[in-house]
Amino acid sequence: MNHTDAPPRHAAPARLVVRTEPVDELAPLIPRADPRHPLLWMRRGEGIVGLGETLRIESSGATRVEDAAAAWTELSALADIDDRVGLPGTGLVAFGAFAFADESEATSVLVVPELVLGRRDGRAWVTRISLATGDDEAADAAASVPLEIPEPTPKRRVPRVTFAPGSVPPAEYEAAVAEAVRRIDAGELEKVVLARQLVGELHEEDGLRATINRLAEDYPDTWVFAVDGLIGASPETLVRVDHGTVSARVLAGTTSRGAGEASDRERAVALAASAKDRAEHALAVASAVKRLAPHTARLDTSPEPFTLQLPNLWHLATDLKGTLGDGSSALDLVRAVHPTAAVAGTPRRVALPVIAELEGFDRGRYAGPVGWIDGDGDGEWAIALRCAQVDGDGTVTAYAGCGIVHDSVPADELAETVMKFRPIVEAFGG
Ligand SMILES: C=C(O[C@@H]1C=C(C(=O)O)C=C[C@H]1O)C(=O)O
Repeated sequence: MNHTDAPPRHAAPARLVVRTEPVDELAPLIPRADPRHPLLWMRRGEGIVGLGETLRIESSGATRVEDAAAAWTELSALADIDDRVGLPGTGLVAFGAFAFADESEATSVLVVPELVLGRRDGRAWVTRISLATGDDEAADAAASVPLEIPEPTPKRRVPRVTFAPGSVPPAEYEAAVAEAVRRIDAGELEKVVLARQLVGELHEEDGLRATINRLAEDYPDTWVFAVDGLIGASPETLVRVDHGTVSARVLAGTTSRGAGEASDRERAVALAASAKDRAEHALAVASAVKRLAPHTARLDTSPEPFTLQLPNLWHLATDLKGTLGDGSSALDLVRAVHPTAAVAGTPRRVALPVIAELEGFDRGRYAGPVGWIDGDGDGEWAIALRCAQVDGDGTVTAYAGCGIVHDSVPADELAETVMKFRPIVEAFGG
C-alpha cells in the first residue's frame, strides 16, 4: 500500500485537519466538479463533489479492501475534525473505487479531496481537509481561513467518443456464453456473469462534466459516480451504512423496455414471472444475505423481487435493510459482500476463475465497489456498472455483462449487453 503525498513510512502518521461548515445552497453540484479529474457521487441532485487531492490510499491484490479499510480507520482516528453539520458524508470523507478481481492490474484507491461540497436532506455544506505535516500551527491556521466555494462554470457540450468492441468481439462473447451454459449444464456451477468491453478515445480538450451531467439527467434514480477516471450511473447499491442502519439493493434479471405502455407493462410482468430470471435473482440475493448476516443484528429482505424501471431496461430487484450488529464500517461491509453473485456467479469460488478464463480481459474497476466513506465509517457504495474507465491517455473502456444460467441464450445475452451499454455510450455522445 502506498500513501501518495504522505510522509515516508516510519515517520509520524499523517494527521488530517478537517472542518465542515453549513452553507446556504450548492445546487447544481456537477458544474462545480473538476472537468478533468471529477470526484463525484450523486443521486437525485444530492451527493458530494470533491476538489483537489489531500491524500490517496492505494491498494491492490486480495487484501485491497481490508488494507484500505485499516488505513482509513487509522487515518480517521488521528484526524482533527470540526464538523458543524453532522450528516453522513460531512467531516472527513474519501471517495473510493476498487478493482473487481484480486489479480487485477488496476489499482484500488481511496481519494481524500482538499474540498468537499455536499448536499443531503436539503442541507448543504463545505468541508476542507488539510494535511498537517509536522507543523501543526500552520495546518491549524490554514484550517481557520474562511472556506471559499468554487462558482459553477458553464456547461460544455458532451464529448463525441466513437466506441468499438474491445478484446472480445460480439461473436466471441456469444461463444463464451455458450461455453458457460455448457459448464452450467455439466454441473460445474450454477451461474456466472460474463462481460465484454467497448473501447473509444476521448479528445484531449474534452472534459468529463458534460458526460456526468448527461448520466445524471437521463438516469436520476441511479448512483452517478466519478472516481479516479471511473465514470458511470449504477442502479445497484452494494451496501450503505447510515448511523447504524445497513441497506443494499440487489439486481439480477433483466429485460428490455416495451415500445408502448401496454407492451412495456407486459415486459415487466413477464420478467417478474420468468423462472430463469427469478432463479438468477435468487442466487444474487442469497449471496448478499449470507455475507451481510454475520454483521447485522437484523436483516430484512423485501418479500418478493420487484421490477425496477430504468430508462433503458427493467431489472428484477430486492431491497435489503437491517441494523448493524458489530460496529463494521461501510468498507468492512464492502469487503464482506464483494463480489456478489450479481456480478460474479454461484458458487463464487468456481465462477471467478471461469470469468477470468472465458472473458479473457482484466475487468479493472468494472463490477467493483465504488462509493465513499466518512470518518464515522458511514458510507454509500454501489457496484460499478453502466460505467467506463477513462485513462490518462484518453482511452475510454466501457463494460457491460450479464448473468448466465442454464437456459441463457447467447444472442439474447449479447442484446442485453447492448442495452446495458446505452447509458454510458450515449453520455459520451454515441
Ligand atoms: C453485470 C451487469 O449487471 C448485472 C447483471 C444483471 C443481469 O444479468 O440481469 C442485472 C444487474 C446487474 O447486477 C452489468 O450491467 O454489466
